[in-house]
Amino acid sequence: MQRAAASRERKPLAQVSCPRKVILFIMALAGVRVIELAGLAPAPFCGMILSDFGAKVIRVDRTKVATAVDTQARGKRSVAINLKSTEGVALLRKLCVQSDVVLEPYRKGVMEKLGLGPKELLKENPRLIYARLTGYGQSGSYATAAGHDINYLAISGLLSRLGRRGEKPFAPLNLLADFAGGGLTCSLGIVLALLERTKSGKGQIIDTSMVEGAAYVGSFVWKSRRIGLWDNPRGQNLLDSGAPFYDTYQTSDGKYMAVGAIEPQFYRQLIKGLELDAGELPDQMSVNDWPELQQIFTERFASKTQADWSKIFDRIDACVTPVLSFDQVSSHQHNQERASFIKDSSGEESPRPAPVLSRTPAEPCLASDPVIGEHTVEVLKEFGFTSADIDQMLAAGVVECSAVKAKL
Ligand SMILES: C[C@H](CCC[C@@H](C)[C@H]1CC[C@H]2[C@@H]3[C@H](O)C[C@@H]4C[C@H](O)CC[C@]4(C)[C@H]3C[C@H](O)[C@]12C)C(=O)SCCNC(=O)CCNC(=O)[C@H](O)C(C)(C)COP(=O)(O)OP(=O)(O)OC[C@H]1O[C@@H](n2cnc3c(N)ncnc32)[C@H](O)[C@@H]1OP(=O)(O)O
Repeated sequence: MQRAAASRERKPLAQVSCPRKVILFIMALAGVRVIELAGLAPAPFCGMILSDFGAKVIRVDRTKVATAVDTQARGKRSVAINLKSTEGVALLRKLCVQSDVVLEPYRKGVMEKLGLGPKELLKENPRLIYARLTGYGQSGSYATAAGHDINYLAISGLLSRLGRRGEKPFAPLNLLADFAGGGLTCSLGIVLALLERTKSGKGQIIDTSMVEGAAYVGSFVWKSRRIGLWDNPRGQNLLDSGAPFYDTYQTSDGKYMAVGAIEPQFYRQLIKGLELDAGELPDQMSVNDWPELQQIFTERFASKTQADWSKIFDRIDACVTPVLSFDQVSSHQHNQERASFIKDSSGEESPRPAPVLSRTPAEPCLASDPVIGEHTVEVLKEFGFTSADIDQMLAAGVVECSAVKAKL
């Protein structure tokens, strides 16, 4: 694969002028070296978060693979190592000795089988943070079972609560287990372990289970059962599309508006914006009348376009917003004002890293994603290997390097 080599150099220091001096800010995770073993979706997201906030993330890919499946590769470098060779395993161990974090997304037992388990690696580098990201965690009878987001969400209990009235459970893309409960939760674990290491000087093992991560993200659902928030069947409660004032409505141009007018003061504004007469409507909290109210709102919203409703509700504090498509998002005034979306060098648009840190904000890399093995030589040199060592490993097929042709 040929493409132009783009600089992966980010401005590691953000400069901010103040009246007396120029202050240099270092990104929060600058200086942290991460070895990420290539995975499907959750671990790549975790690696991208660390990279966005300044860590040097090296993705370890397999050899003899043409295309990376990692769509979350922003800012990473790729080294291709054959871990089915003794030399490849020895090489990875050497990389881990000089790193702060290793992130592995394989089925339980895979790393141990390779001789790369936490026992071995922490012995060689006691400061290493060994992050494991799996569906079911490192123990329990499902620990070695294959699975995907929908399975983890199902076992967390959350999936049973997701879906509309009378319909089967519905998984909202693969966001909750893979990304919220998986990649994001694992990145939190890594940052916590890095923070703790500043005091103890010691690394530790992080066991991220996407089932538990998703369940934890769902703590509100669990712990608000005691106030009766989820007493009705799926899709018939306040926040699961049961209530007419917490739902989406189609507009006359086939787009949608999102309504979140829960509190009475916002609900009053919703009724005002819809030009309805509150006196002629059932009470907001009369659950039995919710289907009737939903019908009334449906008819009202269908009478104007999304742009018309947006104009009305942008001026009213009613918690009503347009449901923006990906095409509309970055040109929305609010998102534009905050520069919430970025474009990389190939023109691909994506969300900018969140949250925004006031002194040490993320500086996401805008170069295009690495091809497999693009940085093998560069990284191995950085870790102290000589050109002769590298040539020998290349010749033996222990590592591969894909040269990226510079644009002529
Ligand atoms: C719903 C999501 C998943 C969404 C993913 C999609 C984004 C992608 C899914 C399919 C992709 C498309 C497809 O591949 C076809 C095209 C390919 C093309 O190249 C690109 C375009 C494609 C259209 C492509 C596009 C996209 O990428 C897709 C649409 C999820 O839920 S993700 C969460 C999954 N679960 C976990 O991560 C939990 C923990 N992991 C696991 O449970 C298992 O790893 C898993 C995921 C079940 C896979 O099990 P598997 O048996 O395959 O592997 P493991 O048991 O873990 O063992 C790994 C073996 O690999 C060896 N190994 C590792 N590194 C190396 C190396 N460097 N060298 C040599 N060998 C290596 C390791 O030793 C293991 O070997 P053994 O089996 O012998 O022990």
